[in-house]
Amino acid sequence: MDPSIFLQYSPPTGLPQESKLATYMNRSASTPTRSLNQAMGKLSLESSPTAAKKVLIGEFVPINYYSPAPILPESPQSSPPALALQPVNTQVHQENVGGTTYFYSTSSDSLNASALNASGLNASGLNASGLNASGLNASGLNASGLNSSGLNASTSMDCERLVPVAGLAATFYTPETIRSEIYQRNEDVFLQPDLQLPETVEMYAELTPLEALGSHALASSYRATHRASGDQYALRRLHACVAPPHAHKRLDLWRAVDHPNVVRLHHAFATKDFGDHSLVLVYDYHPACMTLMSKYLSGGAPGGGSDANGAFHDPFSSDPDAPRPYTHQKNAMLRAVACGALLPEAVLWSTLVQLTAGLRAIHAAGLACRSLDPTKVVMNGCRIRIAWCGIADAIHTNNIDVAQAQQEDLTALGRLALALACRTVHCDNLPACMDLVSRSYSADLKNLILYLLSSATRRSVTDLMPMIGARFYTQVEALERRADAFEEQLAREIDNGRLLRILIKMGVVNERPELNMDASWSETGDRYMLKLFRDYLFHSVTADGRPWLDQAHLASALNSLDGGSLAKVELMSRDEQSVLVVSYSELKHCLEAAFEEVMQSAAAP
Ligand SMILES: Nc1ncnc2c1ncn2[C@@H]1O[C@H](COP(=O)(O)OP(=O)(O)OP(=O)(O)O)[C@@H](O)[C@H]1O
Repeated sequence: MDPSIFLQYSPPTGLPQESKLATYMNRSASTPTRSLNQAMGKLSLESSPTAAKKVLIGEFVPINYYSPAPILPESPQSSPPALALQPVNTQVHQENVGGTTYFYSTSSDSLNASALNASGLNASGLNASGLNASGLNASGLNASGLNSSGLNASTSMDCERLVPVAGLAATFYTPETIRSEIYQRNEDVFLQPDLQLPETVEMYAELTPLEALGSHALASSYRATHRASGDQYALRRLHACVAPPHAHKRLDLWRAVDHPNVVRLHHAFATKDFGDHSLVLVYDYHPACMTLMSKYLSGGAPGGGSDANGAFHDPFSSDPDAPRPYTHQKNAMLRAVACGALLPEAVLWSTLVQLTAGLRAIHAAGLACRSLDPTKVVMNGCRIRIAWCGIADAIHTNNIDVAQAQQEDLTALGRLALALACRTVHCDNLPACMDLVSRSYSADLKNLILYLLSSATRRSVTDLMPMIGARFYTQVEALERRADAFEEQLAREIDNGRLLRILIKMGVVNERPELNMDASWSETGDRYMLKLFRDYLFHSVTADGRPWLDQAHLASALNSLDGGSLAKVELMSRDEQSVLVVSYSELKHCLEAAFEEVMQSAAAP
């Protein structure tokens, strides 16, 4: 909007004193008009209901990762009749309709804006480049007029096109499933360093034990913070351990293994900081990890009740407090089938695909895992990783036969698969376990486990690929869906910081009790427009006086303000005696100028 229209405009006669419009009309600052493209480029909005399609991702198999809020029909309250477009004048003028005074400001910019509207950019100033038009419409900001009842003014002006749509507010927020997954990881922040531990160990501080049950004599695990970078790492301390002379060569090989299904080793060092000769291996830290043991097998056998993690109590557990077996292992497994305790086959395949991928990388590097068991495989979210790799190479002096160790890895993988399939670590009764597998799962899974457990033939991890077959694609598809859902959320959230900044500016300026000893500062001049805009945003009411709330409307208006859109908005004074029609571009200028004033005042000595 051309600012000159306000400069040439003299305060109208008959302007209600209490409206304080005069102070705004008298302001001397000019309103810089940003190029539309520049403004549009900065805009964004939550995705549309059409974009809020069903996203199918999940922990292992495609599931409904989140359900978008149902799109409800527009409520009569939030669906105003479309307002007719008015011909655009090139002069400011004042009009009194039914006791309400309207102030029109029109200019060539207005014409441009109308032209843009006509060419597909809607009047909210949010176009496909930043927010996409469908997003706006979807968010309830479509081509209808401003809700006159919502603003308690009967008007037929072409202001902005905001139609709140009930039920869409939920699409503005991160789905609960994603939120809780992220929160769960962030909860690790609350782990407290153990004050009994050394304050620093080499370059690491804030040592926090990772084991729930406390460490034992042989090894301990900690989360630690690197003192220089602030990054977190998982430390595995091997008590009273001195690395053999050539261990570092094999550890260097381990350091080179960089795979999404293997927890990466960074380096190892010897230290006396714990009061003994300890060897510490430093790994990537992955928040909110659980071992496969604690997730699926803790307590071990199926047939018992599930704990909070979904694990089942083992009636054969050596723990004297564990529920006792009612008959024998086979019956326990059969009962597990009956009560639905077995894991879905898709979960087993997902785990196997990830573990074979990690194992393949390890074997390809000329290494062997040598510790593949449920307590050394960790998972967070849908990701499975082989943890604490290289420890066997760090402590064993003897030259190991890598090929033989790799064969043992495959056998260990077979045992792990069998344990997960039967939901017990006690799989000594192989015929009974395989019987359960063949009756509960596909022949492919049974054959894979048999292949892994058959030590008669020389096996290779690469031979597993044909056995996994098309299930590999299922895993890839699930991961891609998950990635899509996260990307979609990221796109939605990426501009939240921008909206927060503009809200902060409004909060600093609106209702400020005084500035530089001026008690009326926030009520006069440019600030008065901002006050009316704040009312328009947050305090609009319906015709019968109820609050009119529409978050799509709020987001759109804030985006328009931030982008300095040329679209217009009508602001009504609190006494309802006057209405001012003003562009977001002008409001933005008001906000910037007022905030700058506060900043300068704050910086003054
Ligand atoms: N890289 C990692 N990042 C984050 N947490 C991890 C990592 N590796 C393991 N953990 C977690 O640390 C905890 C302790 O692991 P650890 O292997 O010490 O368990 P444990 O059952 O006590 O085994 P052990 O008896 O061999 O010490 C587990 O909950 C595991 O999920």
